Amino acid sequence: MTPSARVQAAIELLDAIIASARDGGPAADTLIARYFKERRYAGSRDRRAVRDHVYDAVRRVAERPESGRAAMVGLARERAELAALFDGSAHGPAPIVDGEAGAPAGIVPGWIEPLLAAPVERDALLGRAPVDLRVNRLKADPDRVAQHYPEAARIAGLPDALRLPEGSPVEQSDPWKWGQVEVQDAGSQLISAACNAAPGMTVIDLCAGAGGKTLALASALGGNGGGKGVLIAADTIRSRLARLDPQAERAGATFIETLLLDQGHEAGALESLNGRADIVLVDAPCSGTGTWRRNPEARWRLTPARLDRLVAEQARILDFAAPLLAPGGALVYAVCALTDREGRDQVRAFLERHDGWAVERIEAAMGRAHGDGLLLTPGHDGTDGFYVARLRRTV
Ligand SMILES: C[S@@+](CC[C@H](N)C(=O)[O-])C[C@H]1O[C@@H](n2cnc3c(N)ncnc32)[C@H](O)[C@@H]1O
Repeated sequence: MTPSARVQAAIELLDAIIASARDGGPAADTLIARYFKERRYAGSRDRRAVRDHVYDAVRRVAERPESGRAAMVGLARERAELAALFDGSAHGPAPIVDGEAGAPAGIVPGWIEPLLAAPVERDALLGRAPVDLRVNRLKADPDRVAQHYPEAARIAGLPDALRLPEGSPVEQSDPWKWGQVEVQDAGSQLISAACNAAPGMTVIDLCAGAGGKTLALASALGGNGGGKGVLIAADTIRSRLARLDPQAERAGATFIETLLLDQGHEAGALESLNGRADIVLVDAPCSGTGTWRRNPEARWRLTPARLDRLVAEQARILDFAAPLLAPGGALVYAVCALTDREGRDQVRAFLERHDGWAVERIEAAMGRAHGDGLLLTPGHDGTDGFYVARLRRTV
């Protein structure tokens, strides 16, 4: 492909990404993979160049742009070498005309800006993410594993975490192949650690997804030859839970039980567990505003109506989670979101709806106290953004 044809390909892909964001369709990565599957003539350098154009354009624009061309023209207005490729050549984009509007640059969509928690450093929301690893204590010891990654840094307060530079090819390393490490953002690791799971406990990961945090909980229950316990991973999406099985196998965490819930009928399916859990983790569905550095296109998907639906669903999940706890048990609520409605205010509203709960401070070397919980941000902590709170059932 010529350099101009790569720009045109990026424009076409951006059109597809914009439509998909508007209609709730597949993610940008999926669309890019499909695009190249149908265009075998594109070599690996073409694919890399097109992908870079696409993500540079996506990262640059906060609000969903009108068109792929507007997104690329906006980028070209800041890069003369890119503008020169709008040359009207056979497979390239038409020349930029005088006065042609490019999409404006921005980080946070205007409507979300006032909803973000005040301490959040807006400028850092799209920074580059390092590669964080979590050592799986079911199979390995962190000090030993660290020897395989001489470039790794330890992370204060997270003894199982190793931090590698952005783009490190972890999946080619032996510890990864042997199931001794998982790739997991340090913020996610902190949330599992905040559960304080210990051998012998009954733990329910109520919004387990593909089990990123379930595996960390398994490591805490069964690591160091521990006595394990009961660990239930529940979710409403079958395909996500199905992805957990092979990962659990690889990690040696075969004692995890999975439970598929029917949306709207969760309480019935969970009834036999009422009053039995030492820990329930609610890693709730959320706006993902804390993960924009990995999913910059998520900014184009969120709408006020979708945020309202998420906030209502989070409250509903908390309400059917609460009866699962044994007296003295802990409900850990987390979102990878930085809006107060999903974090601080959601927890406060739960405490106002339910008697018999006490807030427990989360002892952590990162994050900042915010309301009844802890706020983690890319700017302050170098992690994805999270809000997490720990509530103890007192009666
Ligand atoms: C933030 S994701 C979980 C990520 C996962 N815990 C991890 O660490 O990889 C939220 C999950 O909640 C699930 N979910 C949504 N509504 C739910 C409900 N009513 N009950 C249980 N899970 C639900 C979604 O399917 C999604 O997998």
